[in-house]
Amino acid sequence: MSENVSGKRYILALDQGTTSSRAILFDEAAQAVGLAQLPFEQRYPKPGYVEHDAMEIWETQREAMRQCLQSAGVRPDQIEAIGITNQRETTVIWERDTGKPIAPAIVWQCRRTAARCDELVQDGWAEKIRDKTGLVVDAYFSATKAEWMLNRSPELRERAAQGELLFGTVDSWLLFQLSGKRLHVTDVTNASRTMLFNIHTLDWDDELLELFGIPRAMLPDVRPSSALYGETDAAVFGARVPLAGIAGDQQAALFGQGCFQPGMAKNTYGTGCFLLMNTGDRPIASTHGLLTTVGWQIGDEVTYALEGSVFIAGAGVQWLRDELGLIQDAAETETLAYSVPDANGVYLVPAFTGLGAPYWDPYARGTIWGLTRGANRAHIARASLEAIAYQTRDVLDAMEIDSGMALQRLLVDGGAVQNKFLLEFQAGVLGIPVVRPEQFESTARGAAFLAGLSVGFWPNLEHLTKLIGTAATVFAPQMEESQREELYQGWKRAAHLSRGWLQES
Ligand SMILES: Nc1ncnc2c1ncn2[C@@H]1O[C@H](COP(=O)(O)OP(=O)(O)O)[C@@H](O)[C@H]1O
Ligand SMILES: O=P(O)(O)OC[C@H](O)CO
Repeated sequence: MSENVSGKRYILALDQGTTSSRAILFDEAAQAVGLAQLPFEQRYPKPGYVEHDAMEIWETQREAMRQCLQSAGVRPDQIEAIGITNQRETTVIWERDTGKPIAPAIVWQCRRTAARCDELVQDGWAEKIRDKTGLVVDAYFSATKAEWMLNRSPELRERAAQGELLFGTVDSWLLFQLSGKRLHVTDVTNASRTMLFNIHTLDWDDELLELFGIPRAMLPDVRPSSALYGETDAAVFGARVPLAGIAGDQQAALFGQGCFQPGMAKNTYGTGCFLLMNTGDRPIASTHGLLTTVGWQIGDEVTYALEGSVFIAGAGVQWLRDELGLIQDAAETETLAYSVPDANGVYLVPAFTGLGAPYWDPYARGTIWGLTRGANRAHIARASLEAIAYQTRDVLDAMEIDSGMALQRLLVDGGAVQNKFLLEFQAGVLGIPVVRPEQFESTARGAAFLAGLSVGFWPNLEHLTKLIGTAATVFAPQMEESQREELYQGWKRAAHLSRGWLQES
């Protein structure tokens, strides 16, 4: 460890993702100068269920902060502010007094409330929910997850009404712990993923709270994404440091990529894949299966976004590694994909937790189509990467129609963009260049920017744009139009055939 005695100042970003908790330290030039990452357990107690231990989320996040500072030789009191960004929708309910979760966190991918969502649609709620929240009725969002947790006993609902139990997405959960159990706050971007929040009035929606039986007393205060929420508890962090930025990870990536102008978009390839376009101060309602969501709020200014959410992207690669044992590590998919000229007619539809945008089918399940005697593991590995690119094409097509804007290039980031094959194939399937900035820690950088703006560490968006710079690798499309369409039509057929699997008798 090198002892940093210079007194230099930094912003610390906490990036609490679906599969790991990360802490990244940024200097004034917005360079990442320290990083620590700890994975944590994914639990699948039943088919379609996905859970995390909220305590493990907090402990890994705390340890990641400690390791990050230690390896960079930076003291807690050198941190100017902390920004939090997080896996969204994942729902935690905990006791105010003890800070202990009452149950495992229900993860955004979990399908346990799919039947409840069907009921809501049958009861005619879909349009009203879309108008108020910008969301499609789906088990993805927090509302039915929190309802499910409270439904376990009437006593829980009573305690929630008394304010003894608190609801939060992962940002709130971390903020509560970091502040020594003092702050119960979220930001507009995370609130906009709950299906309880009105994205026009920017407040919890009483009609929806009643529908889901969620007492207002258990909900966090909703604040802008860049604001002084409070301070860390010195006993927890080692110093009292301003907690000054919060955004859901996909919105943070949009901000961290510098997509400050309407029409700018990015796609993040992590566990899932999330394409977001800045639509300015106007929420645009989708007619093609996209979501309308809050991009960020700074002061009184709200920026909205259109979003295409794909549930399984890099997680498909993890599945090849962890469940099938087909590869040793994620990077091997690149070598395997290049080792064959094409996927040999194989399509892998990774609908492990149903299909998100633009299909919204909780009953679809994973399938592999087109297997022949000649199909080998390289074809399957390649098909799993190609599926990521096809799903992105699905949402990009929808976005161009909904927004009326044609993308000239796609900015990308996230763990899986290390895969060169994926990005080359992506450019081919979209027919536009794919641009990977030199620093693709956009999610953490977005959270750092929001925190840094709030405490004056960085002055304004123009300054941030300069810090982001233009250094990038550009992947130009190198596929004939006819091949692109032929391959994509095959994907459409495969995705279609995977739908409704659980509903067929
Ligand atoms: N070289 C690679 N090729 C393909 N996928 C990769 C590669 N490296 C990492 N991934 C995938 O990226 C994901 C991790 O990215 P990350 O952005 O950290 O995810 P999250 O924030 O969802 O936890 C994993 O699902 C992993 O399988
Ligand atoms: O943790 P990630 O990067 O997989 O992102 C998850 C999303 O926020 C879910 O909506």
